[in-house]
Amino acid sequence: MIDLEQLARAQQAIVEAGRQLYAAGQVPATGGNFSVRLDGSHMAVTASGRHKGRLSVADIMVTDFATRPLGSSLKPSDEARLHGQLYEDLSLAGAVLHTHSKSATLLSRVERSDTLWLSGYELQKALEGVASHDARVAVPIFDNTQDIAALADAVRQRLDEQACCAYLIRGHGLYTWARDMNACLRHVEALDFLFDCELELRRGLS
Ligand SMILES: CSC[C@@H](O)[C@@H](O)C(=O)COP(=O)(O)O
Ligand SMILES: [Zn+2]
Repeated sequence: MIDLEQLARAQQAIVEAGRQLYAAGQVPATGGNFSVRLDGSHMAVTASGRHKGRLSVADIMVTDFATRPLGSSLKPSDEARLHGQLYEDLSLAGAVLHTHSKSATLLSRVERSDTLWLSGYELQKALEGVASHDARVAVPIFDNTQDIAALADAVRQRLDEQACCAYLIRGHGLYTWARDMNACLRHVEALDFLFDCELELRRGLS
């Protein structure tokens, strides 16, 4: 049984996150999708095609981690399975945000390898599990695809090998997760700042 008060809190947190992220230029057009874990097999997730800066609670539905809707006729986000996979594999993940910022889109194309490494930045300590500017923070990069089930499998395999709190999809955007929505919003803000720094550094070096 879904706890309805918990669901209402999750819906409100997602609506508010959408407003903030849209105002910050993170989810232009209808890009992006958001979710909050409800229990060991369900999540509150954005319905597909919604403008993320103008969400209402009615745009946030419940599905299981395999993306089957619970009590809703809405269509879940096209990328809902990427959220479900993270909740299945990472018991500490309480919220997942997917954004489409210009920096994430550009940097994931400029970096041709399968990993963006971040190091030497004080702000990387805003990421859960990172305690020093000296740490080497891995952000895996996956090639973009419309085959979301295959992408979820590839993410699962990679996370098995490499601890991280975010990944990029090339030419597409960022996925990040954290224990709750506030920490996840902090991840988006910090990562985007770090992506900007990397882009400027690389511009200076070329
Ligand atoms: C505006 S196209 C972007 C979509 O293809 C997708 O990448 C996206 O982030 C939003 O899809 P959605 O189904 O609304 O969750
Ligand atoms: Zn997307």
